Amino acid sequence: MSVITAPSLDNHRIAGFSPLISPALLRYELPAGEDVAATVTRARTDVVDVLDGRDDRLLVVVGPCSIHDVDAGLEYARRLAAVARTLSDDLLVVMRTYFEKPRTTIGWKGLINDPHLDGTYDVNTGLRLARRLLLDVNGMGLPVGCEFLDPITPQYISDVVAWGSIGARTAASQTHRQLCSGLSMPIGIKNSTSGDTADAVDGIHAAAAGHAFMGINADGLAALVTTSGNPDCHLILRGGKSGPNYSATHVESTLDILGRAGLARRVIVDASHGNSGKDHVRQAAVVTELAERIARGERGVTGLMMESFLVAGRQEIGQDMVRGQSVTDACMAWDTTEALLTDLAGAVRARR
Ligand SMILES: O=C[C@H](O)[C@H](O)COP(=O)(O)O
Ligand SMILES: C=C(OP(=O)(O)O)C(=O)O
Repeated sequence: MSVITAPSLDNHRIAGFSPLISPALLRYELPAGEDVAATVTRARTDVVDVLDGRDDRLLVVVGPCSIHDVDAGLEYARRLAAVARTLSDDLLVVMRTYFEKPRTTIGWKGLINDPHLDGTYDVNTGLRLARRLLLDVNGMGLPVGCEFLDPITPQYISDVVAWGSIGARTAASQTHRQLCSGLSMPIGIKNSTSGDTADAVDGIHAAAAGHAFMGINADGLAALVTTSGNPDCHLILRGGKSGPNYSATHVESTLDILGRAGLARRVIVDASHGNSGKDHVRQAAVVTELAERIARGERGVTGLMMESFLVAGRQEIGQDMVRGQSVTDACMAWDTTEALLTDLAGAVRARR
């Protein structure tokens, strides 16, 4: 007599499950010391003070489009930390330290997902490299900013992140808005890739409320997460398919939209992406234009984002890669960045 067994109904398209280190274990291996905690705590407060105008400096989130080489990232951080210290009376500098890349279709998804850049997806190594780098950069007294993409990632690194972002491709996502509502730092939400700001405005609204959703706890176990809401979200104008949106008119109308929605009038401008057509040379021109406006008294823009690495441009992942050049969007070179930071600091002084 043959035994009839029920056919397997799930996992038909799953190629494998592999163990992941727990957030608690990673934090135990790589704890945040007192110096790191002081940098993070201070920067989170300072960012909100700048956004709300209690601090008249300019927030500048600057760094590589993505980190793919820890050593080059650290060299960049050392250079930036020195300039950030020198200009700290005028600029609040946060290093863009992005480990998760949202792709339009497919492509390398960042250091956490694929740290060896070869499709081996050694996520445990990616998590360790990312957290180690965040500790090292904070240890230089330089706070860091990350985009949060995978809803599990924050448990591993968010304690050492001073500023966060939700990207243009996820601004409308309920999962990401819920995530924001529980994050401990101010979060910039980008306008959609179309250029429309409505999803970001709704996102800021949704993230300010408390939510209950499924997630993981520090031990990596499934948990019902209940949050109290994040009042420190703000809008990032990044341009889009409809063109750039960093003009004084765009900024003013966005502030009005936020005000009419009963939300804080806080806007920062991303000089890259849709505002530069992903052209790093154009990006420098956008920053220069914004610096001129700030020097003439523009107060609507409280912060700027810039994509910059050691070497200008971008390259494909492969053999003989150029050290310190982006493998995602084109970045401005270090020298250009340093000169622009100096100009922005001068603009802030002129505005005073
Ligand atoms: O900032 C990075 C990119 O603009 C974003 O990840 C989308 O990149 P892609 O269009 O090359 O996939
Ligand atoms: C992916 C990014 O930007 P956006 O979401 O604006 O495309 C980014 O800042 O790295």
